Amino acid sequence: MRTVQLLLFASRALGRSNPGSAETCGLRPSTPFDSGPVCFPGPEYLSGQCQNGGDCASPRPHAWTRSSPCFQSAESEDRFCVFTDAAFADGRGISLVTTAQRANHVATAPAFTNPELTKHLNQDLVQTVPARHEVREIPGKGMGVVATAPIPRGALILANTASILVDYRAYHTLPTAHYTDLQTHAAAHLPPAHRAALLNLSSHNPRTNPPADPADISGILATNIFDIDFDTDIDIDIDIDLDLDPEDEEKEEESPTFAALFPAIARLNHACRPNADYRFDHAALAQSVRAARDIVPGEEITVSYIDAVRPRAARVRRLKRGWGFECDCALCVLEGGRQREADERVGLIGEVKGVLGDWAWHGAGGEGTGMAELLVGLFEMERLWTVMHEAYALAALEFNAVGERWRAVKYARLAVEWGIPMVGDEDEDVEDMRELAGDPRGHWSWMRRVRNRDALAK
Ligand SMILES: C[S@@+](CC[C@H](N)C(=O)[O-])C[C@H]1O[C@@H](n2cnc3c(N)ncnc32)[C@H](O)[C@@H]1O
Repeated sequence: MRTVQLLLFASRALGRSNPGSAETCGLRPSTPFDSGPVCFPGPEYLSGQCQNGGDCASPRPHAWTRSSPCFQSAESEDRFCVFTDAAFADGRGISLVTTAQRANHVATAPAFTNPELTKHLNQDLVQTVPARHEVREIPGKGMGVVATAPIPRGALILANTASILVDYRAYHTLPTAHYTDLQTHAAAHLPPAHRAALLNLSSHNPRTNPPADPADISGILATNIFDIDFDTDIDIDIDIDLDLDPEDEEKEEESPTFAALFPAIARLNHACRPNADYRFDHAALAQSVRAARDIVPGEEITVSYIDAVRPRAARVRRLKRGWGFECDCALCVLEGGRQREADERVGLIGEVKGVLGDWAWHGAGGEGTGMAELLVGLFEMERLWTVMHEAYALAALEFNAVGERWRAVKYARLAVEWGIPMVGDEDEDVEDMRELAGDPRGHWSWMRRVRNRDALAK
């Protein structure tokens, strides 16, 4: 269900030897924060001779306001530049590090054509509605976000349009110096207040303020960037090594296309059992954060940086490696027997999900429904509020699969109620649960296990 996840850029493999060739599409700025020439859509683009081997006429070039030096990877035809639209989202601005073709494709998103979509969305720089939270120093964590008023489950807490979008192919195919140069220009081209907010974010690297060293921009991005599985229909053939922890299987499956920075959301600290979750809206190019349960004033608002349904040792290792801190959230500091219990529950969750997800299984003798109720109980015990809808959905399917209609409807309704704030009204699993709740007998899962049993008996 998840489409986005915080991802570590800091794990970038060092010492690669893929020399790139610097190309400028005009005069090169003399300092990192100097203005670059306006060169996109450039003459080659307008004349239809794109460098990317793509179709120059479609999508139509967007009127990007700025550009920068471009770099071509020795490994591919791709030429990466910075594309900035300073007018985006009511003058907040956005910068992309990508190819001309992909930049122009991204610019077909409704966020560029319908200003209503992003109006008042970003409340960090221009505040038009009273906030129910504030950014504060949190002992041992740097800055963080704390509730200043009650926030009910499902309420929108924060939203940001993307400030910087970085193409994974640039990250994986350009030499570090060129990639860093592009990142620096991407930040430098944003309007001043936006740029200042971004440069004020935390970084793994020790830095001066304002940062003068381009490496600091990389540090800021490495610490704060989210991974976006961008919904794009242009052909993306990326064969990348994400340099992952062997336990990060979900990453290998997702092959994200862009990494994105959302400065206000980047202030949220991690907890393994967070009280909020984030999701990306492709139309608005915006990330939003909603309360996963009721939050009381004074409580820190947290999200999980990782898939937290795994044992403590794996979580601790991943957080240390990715974000450089020792996890001391409530779950990570459980003592002795309780820690062991929590790890065992996490193991059991994986096991039960595996069995229930197998639609060839017959689940005779109430075994499937028993496991489904166990799963809901385990999610509650583990306080997995951000993903409760997943447990409810599996339970709904299981009860429907043995013809227990009313219990199926109950869990489907719960899945919809908990799913909407976390994954959105239009999410396909939410939609599936809505269909099940409305017409259990007409749903694909109806009597599915019973049919398996009948088939076995023949
Ligand atoms: C995305 S930033 C979060 C906001 C950051 N604390 C700030 O001051 O802007 C990620 C960084 O915050 C810190 N951090 C986040 N969650 C933490 C936690 N649970 N415990 C300690 N440090 C944490 C780490 O330094 C991490 O690299």
